[in-house]
Amino acid sequence: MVVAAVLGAAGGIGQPLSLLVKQNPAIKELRLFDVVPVVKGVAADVSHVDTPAITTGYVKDEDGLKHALKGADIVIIPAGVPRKPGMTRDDLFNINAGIVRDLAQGIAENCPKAFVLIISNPVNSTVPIAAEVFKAAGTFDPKRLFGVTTLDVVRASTMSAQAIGKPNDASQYTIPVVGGHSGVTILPLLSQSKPALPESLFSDSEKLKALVNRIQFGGDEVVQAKAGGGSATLSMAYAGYKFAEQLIAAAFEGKKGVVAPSYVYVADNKDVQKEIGQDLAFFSVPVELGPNGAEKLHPLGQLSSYEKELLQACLGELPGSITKGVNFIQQPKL
Ligand SMILES: NC(=O)C1=CN([C@@H]2O[C@H](COP(=O)(O)OP(=O)(O)OC[C@H]3O[C@@H](n4cnc5c(N)ncnc54)[C@H](O)[C@@H]3O)[C@@H](O)[C@H]2O)C=CC1
Ligand SMILES: O=C([O-])CC(=O)C(=O)O
Repeated sequence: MVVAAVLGAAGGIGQPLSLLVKQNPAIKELRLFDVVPVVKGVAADVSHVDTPAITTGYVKDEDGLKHALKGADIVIIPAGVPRKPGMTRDDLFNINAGIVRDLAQGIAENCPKAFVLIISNPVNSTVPIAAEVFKAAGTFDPKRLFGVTTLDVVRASTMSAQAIGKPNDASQYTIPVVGGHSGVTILPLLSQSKPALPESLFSDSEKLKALVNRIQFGGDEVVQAKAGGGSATLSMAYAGYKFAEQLIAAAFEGKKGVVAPSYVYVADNKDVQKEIGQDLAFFSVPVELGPNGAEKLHPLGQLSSYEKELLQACLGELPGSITKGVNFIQQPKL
């Protein structure tokens, strides 16, 4: 039986995500935290769902973060501001970096062994921020910290199925997406789709490029359609829960062979460094999940020549985003 906490639970992602987590029968307690008082109402609402998890809400004052986190096994973080049209994810850094730092501090103090799933953008920087907070507190366990990139994986399946004229078959295509979670750092490995995507897609370079671009900038599609009303929330709740469910099954229910891409600490993994050709601290790779979290990082495998080009573009941006996050903790501006 598992204790789960959602931080930012009153938000566009937080509410549907909390509902989905409540449906998981392995969860014994579900604690919802936010800075806005309506989170208590969200918790009261979700608590009526007839599943085992006892659901409670906490606000920032009243020591809410401490009570929400004490002894939690899994903490999911969709706290922070979303984009508006014209913004990049990095434009959210100034606000969200401090939010993630403070929540990570709370985790270090109250549930240092929890699995931590970070959704707050820019993921490429917020995950390094959390890692630095945990390092400073002496609680960092690289196997337990995950940047949630599952929405990219979900989009890769949906958009590829549409591109090949089989829109109803999205869930049948499993496509690894590696790298980071922003624009060109998102690297969908379409050549590794299972089952394979048709050869006609790969021989039509314009169509292939358009599909990759759509997956990389899928977030913008939603930001533009919501026209100032935020970014992806419902598909993100679906994706965030999909990853959490996989982790819960592998970590707490003994399920074997669960592999899912996630943005994780790769600094001490020579195989990954060799494959990407750089000493990067974080990269999304297919991760084998188990009782300790990220038990094993799987190789990227064979990339097509086009995917190798995409990898270089990813590497042009990702290291700077990682350094920006690390510096935010190590060299804070006065
Ligand atoms: N990783 C991914 O694939 C995706 C990430 N996101 C990111 O998720 C984040 C949340 O997005 P939305 O739910 O749409 O935003 P939202 O504004 O609807 O909700 C955010 C919630 O966080 C709360 N919050 C703010 N500061 C907090 C703090 N210090 N502690 C706890 N809660 C706090 C707010 O009160 C609000 O309820 C954004 O940064 C967005 O960019 C969004 C979609 C996909
Ligand atoms: O685009 C955004 O800002 C939200 C996000 O990360 C996504 O939808 O992938």
